[in-house]
Amino acid sequence: MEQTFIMIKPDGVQRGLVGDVISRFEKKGFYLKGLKFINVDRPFAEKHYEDLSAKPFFSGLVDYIISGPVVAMIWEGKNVVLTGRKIIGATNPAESAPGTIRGDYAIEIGRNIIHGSDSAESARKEIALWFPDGPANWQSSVHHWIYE
Ligand SMILES: Nc1ncnc2c1ncn2[C@@H]1O[C@H](COP(=O)(O)OP(=O)(O)OP(=O)(O)O)[C@@H](O)[C@H]1O
Repeated sequence: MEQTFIMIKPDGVQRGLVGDVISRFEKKGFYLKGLKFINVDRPFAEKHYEDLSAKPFFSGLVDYIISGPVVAMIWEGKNVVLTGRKIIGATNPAESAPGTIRGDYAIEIGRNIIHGSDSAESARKEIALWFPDGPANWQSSVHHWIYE
């Protein structure tokens, strides 16, 4: 089944939103397949955001991501990449719909609480970077109550 990489950024951790974010993905029916609470260093954050290295906000973005611990996760389920992005909401919280994580809890684009892979290919790359040992191996016992 499809997997995505989700990261609660330092502001989400500082503001006590870890439980809420995890709860939203769990209640939807997605399966947690990896979880780490870690501080990343500058080279690692630069690697994660390498596609944005030419952007004017790149160094501020890297400073933000290394400013405190983050929660890195692998979530699994049908269409989890796209649906995960919908649960998270638009990149700029000013445009995120109420009911989404950013729409409910964030105001500024540079403090938007959470990251989610934007495609299945990015998800594979990001999971390989953050979880070199791969996902946890377990199967949910309620699978048939979620999927036909
Ligand atoms: N104009 C900007 N000013 C400051 N920070 C920005 C700006 N645009 C994007 N960012 C930051 O860079 C991150 C990555 O930008 P990107 O365009 O990849 O958006 P995204 O895919 O929605 O976000 P993420 O990759 O964090 O899920 C954003 O989540 C945000 O934290």
